[in-house]
Amino acid sequence: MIGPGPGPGPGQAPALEARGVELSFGPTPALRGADLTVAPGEMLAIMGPSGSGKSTLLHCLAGILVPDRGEVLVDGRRTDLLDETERSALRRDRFGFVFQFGQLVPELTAEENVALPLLLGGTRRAQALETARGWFARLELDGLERRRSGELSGGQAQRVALARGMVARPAVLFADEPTGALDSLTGERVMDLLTAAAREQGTTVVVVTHEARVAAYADREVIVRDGKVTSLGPVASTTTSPGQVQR
Ligand SMILES: Nc1ncnc2c1ncn2[C@@H]1O[C@H](COP(=O)(O)OP(=O)(O)OP(=O)(O)O)[C@@H](O)[C@H]1O
Repeated sequence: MIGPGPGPGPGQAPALEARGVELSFGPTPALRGADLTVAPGEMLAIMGPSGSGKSTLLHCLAGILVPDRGEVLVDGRRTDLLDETERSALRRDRFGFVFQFGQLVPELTAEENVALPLLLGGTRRAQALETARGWFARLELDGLERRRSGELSGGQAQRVALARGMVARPAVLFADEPTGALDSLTGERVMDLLTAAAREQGTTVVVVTHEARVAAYADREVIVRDGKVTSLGPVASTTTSPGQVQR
């Protein structure tokens, strides 16, 4: 039996925890007793075969789905017991998200897309846009502030999505196949920037990926198989920083 994770430091609750999480979609079991612990500030990669339950596990950890059985804890507090309004507030106030296809709002400009989480959190528009603009230079998006998503390349759109995921300084960033729609070089650049932003802000990161080169950025990887966290992969690299990993 392999332990669920590195465990938190003394007196510190894990950032995220799943305990015996089970969830079925109708007759299809997606999670069959998943256990996982993510330490504060850790970057964890979730890998595993297609259909094994990776996205479902991420959605349970993020309070998007509620397990049929088992517990989900954020900072040591049960979130599976919250009602939808409370879970929605938790997602808005504590979490950021990046998905495979960016999912920018096409009617909004890039800067408005980035500002969205701040506006939803009650920040005034002028302030939200100013903070959003601050992300453009650091994600190599200078000059693209007023573009709409249809006028951005895939890599640019994904960096805008990353800025949107990080702009409200979330405690946890959830990324589901964040580079899945990108060519490998563009994907690596997105991962370089994601990793740098998360480390700088002390953000815990959970990234679902089927790409070893993406998992190599993580501090630790776990494998989901048949709805369980069945094994812990080796730490991607113990001697090199993510930017130095040979790929
Ligand atoms: N909304 C849904 N309705 C019905 N079945 C679903 C739904 N979402 C997931 N499933 C099923 O649950 C199981 C786990 O799906 P999940 O998306 O979590 O896997 P995954 O490991 O993320 O797969 P992939 O790598 O292909 O994205 C699969 O059998 C899938 O078909």
